[in-house]
Amino acid sequence: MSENVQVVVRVRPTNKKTCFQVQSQTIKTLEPPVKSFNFDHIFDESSSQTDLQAELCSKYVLNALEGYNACIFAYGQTGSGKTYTMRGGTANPGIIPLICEELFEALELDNTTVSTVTITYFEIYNEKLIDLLGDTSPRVREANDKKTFVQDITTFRVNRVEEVLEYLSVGDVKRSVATTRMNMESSRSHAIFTLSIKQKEPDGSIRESDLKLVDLAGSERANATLGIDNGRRMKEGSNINKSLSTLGRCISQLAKNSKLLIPYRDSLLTWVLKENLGGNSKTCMIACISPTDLEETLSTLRYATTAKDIKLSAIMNEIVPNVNEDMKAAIEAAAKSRKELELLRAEMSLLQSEHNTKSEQWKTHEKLLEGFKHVTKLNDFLENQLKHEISKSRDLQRENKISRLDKNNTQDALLRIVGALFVEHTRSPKSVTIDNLVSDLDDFIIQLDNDISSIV
Ligand SMILES: Nc1ncnc2c1ncn2[C@@H]1O[C@H](COP(=O)(O)OP(=O)(O)OP(=O)(O)O)[C@@H](O)[C@H]1O
Repeated sequence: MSENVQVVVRVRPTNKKTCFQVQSQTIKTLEPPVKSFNFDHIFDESSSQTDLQAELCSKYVLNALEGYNACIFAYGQTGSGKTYTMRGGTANPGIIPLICEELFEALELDNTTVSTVTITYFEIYNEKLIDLLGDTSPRVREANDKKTFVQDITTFRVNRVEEVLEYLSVGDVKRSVATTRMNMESSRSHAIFTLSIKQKEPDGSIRESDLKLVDLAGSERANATLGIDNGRRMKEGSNINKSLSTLGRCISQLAKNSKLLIPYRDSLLTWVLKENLGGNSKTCMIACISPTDLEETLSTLRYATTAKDIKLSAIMNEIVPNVNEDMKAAIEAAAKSRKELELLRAEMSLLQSEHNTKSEQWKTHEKLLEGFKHVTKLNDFLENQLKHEISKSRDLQRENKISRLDKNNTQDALLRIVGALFVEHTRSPKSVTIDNLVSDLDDFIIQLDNDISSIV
């Protein structure tokens, strides 16, 4: 089912004059001409990291645990609070550490699933991919199914939140930051932290998901970023702006559901985030704003408004081994059982007219016994197939349907039929109620037909 990108706004606190006013899910300019924007959620100036945790972290952890790829990215002008929102500090951790904390808490509570969590952390700096946790030279590749992935990147398996925090600190030290006019510690790169979660259920099914947490470099006017080493800042700024404008073009074409080729390849950032922007992912954009700057903020709010129209089609990445094959075998076996019963019924009808002599009565017994053994064997096979299927099926509804087609159903009915025949014969050989038996078998065949059609 398709679902739109979730777009939320976070307002950075300020002690300067603000140009915007927040009312519930609406933010508008204070001065005329009044411009107003609506979003899924607005975290106003007084919002804490815990507010973001409550609204976003649990939801995206749950998505990932259910097997959906997910992505949260922070967008906004330089100094608007993206790094604060995504990373935070030791005393006020942001979305990345809070999500890791929630993820490991959830995994610890689940003692039936075997889970593996791995992480990667890289940055895109001047259109180059840099491994923040190692010295590899990662590259973005396109798989046969057209999805992109990062190859040759250092990956660590993690078991506890503390381990993740250590790796994050190592990566943060390596990340490209600089002092600009707008921000003492301005991120000069897009940083992408990925949690890959693999969960194996006792029934053999496997769920896999990637949760990407992205702190984008700031959108900015060239002169806003100047400070020390202006030549270098200009080059960084132009690369940042190039990738953010490509992101903008992708967002606007995706939002229009354009039939044109989406220009993912025009920047490394959009190429890496291809699936999260327009494919198999549940994605959230956090538009960070510094409400003192009217024009920059309006530009961010317009950008974010466009993103609201993007439709994504996340699918649960789950592999349930061979269920269909086993199901097919079980249904085939049930159909075979049914055929045998029909033959048996036909033979009984034939004998019905000849049951006067003693030897023919015994022939009836023998035929029935032979048929019973045969059908029992088939039903044993059927039962095994179904048990196998049930043990692998996590779908209770289907389990209920299958359980109706079990051995008791078939064997008990047959035992009843054959037992009744013996009793009748022993008591009075002449009063064999073959008519009743044939009608019992008819009912039984109808029951089997219904059972088969209920699970197909
Ligand atoms: N919600 C907030 N509460 C308190 N302080 C904040 C908040 N948001 C941002 N800050 C502070 O504002 C400053 C700039 O924030 P931050 O570095 O997160 O901006 P940024 O958008 O990542 O900038 P850049 O794009 O230049 O990297 C930092 O000192 C940060 O601690």
